[in-house]
Amino acid sequence: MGKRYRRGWALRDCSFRLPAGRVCGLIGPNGAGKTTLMGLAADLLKPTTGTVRVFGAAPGTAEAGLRVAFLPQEKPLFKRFTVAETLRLGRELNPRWDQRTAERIVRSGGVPLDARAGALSGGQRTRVAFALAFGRRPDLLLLDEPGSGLDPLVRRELMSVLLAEAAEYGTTVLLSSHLLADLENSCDYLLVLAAGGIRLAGGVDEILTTHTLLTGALTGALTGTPAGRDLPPELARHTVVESRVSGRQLTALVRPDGPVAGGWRTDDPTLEEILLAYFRDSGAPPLISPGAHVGPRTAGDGTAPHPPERRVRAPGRPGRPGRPGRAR
Ligand SMILES: Nc1ncnc2c1ncn2[C@@H]1O[C@H](COP(=O)(O)OP(=O)(O)OP(=O)(O)O)[C@@H](O)[C@H]1O
Repeated sequence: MGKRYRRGWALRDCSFRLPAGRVCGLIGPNGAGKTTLMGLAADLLKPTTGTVRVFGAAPGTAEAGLRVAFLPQEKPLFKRFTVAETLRLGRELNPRWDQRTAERIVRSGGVPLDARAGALSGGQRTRVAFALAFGRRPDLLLLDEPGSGLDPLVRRELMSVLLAEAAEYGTTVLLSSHLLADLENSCDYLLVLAAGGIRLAGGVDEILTTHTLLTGALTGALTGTPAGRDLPPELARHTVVESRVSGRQLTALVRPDGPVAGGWRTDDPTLEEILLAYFRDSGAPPLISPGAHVGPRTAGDGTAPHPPERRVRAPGRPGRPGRPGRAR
């Protein structure tokens, strides 16, 4: 799928699948195409090439319209409406409306129901916009930088609301943010967009276990790689995502293809180290995990509408099952 604006391509050859039931973080540099991607899924934009499907339906169809809610960056609300009137409008426009959930989200932040939307603070407006989005009881919730402009406490609280609601209803969430810590604490799936293409797509645990950080002294001759970097020959069989030489010391983030020969020290990279490496678009081949590949669905690939095993992580408790702690 691709999207071209007048000045050029925003997304190109962008093929991936987001498995249902995941809370997915969408990251990428400014202008990478994150908002465009969400606009396509929300039917605000049409792809220039290829197709977009939401639970198998085209975004413009009535079915997809009922199942998708989009919370844009600017959190548009009618300024003259009170909070109660805003929720009433939500109820009248949406057959799946859940008044209890919407009111719970508003009340938990102490937002007065009789206050006009135009008189709310940025955080309160975001909370009402969250309530409107969740009140629709969507199966897919698209959130474009939901935490921007919020203080850390409100941001954390709203992320907890988001995770609790998503876990309770099995909502699939696609959430863009520039705050890697927020994503690390709340998402169990990640998409990295850079230069209009997918660089990384997969489950957080899978992404962590696929990468290793190597450090060591350079002793022998170096070999040129297709990406133009000079590396020790024993690393040639592995996928080197990014490497840095400082004096005679090499540090490389790799996707090892089997055991790494030589006296390299191996450490577990942090999620942030991995994401930033893909973010910088180092020229390494993208990593699209099998569950994110576009193709026919297969039993057990995690793409069923409500997978039996929910993997939403509790806020503030990132885990790394199956791997020992970092060595340094
Ligand atoms: N309405 C538009 N008309 C023309 N070009 C656009 C339009 N919207 C976005 N673009 C261009 O498409 C590219 C992707 O923009 P997009 O807003 O999707 O990126 P983003 O990843 O959301 O960026 P940011 O992190 O800054 O919000 C950019 O080069 C941008 O200039």
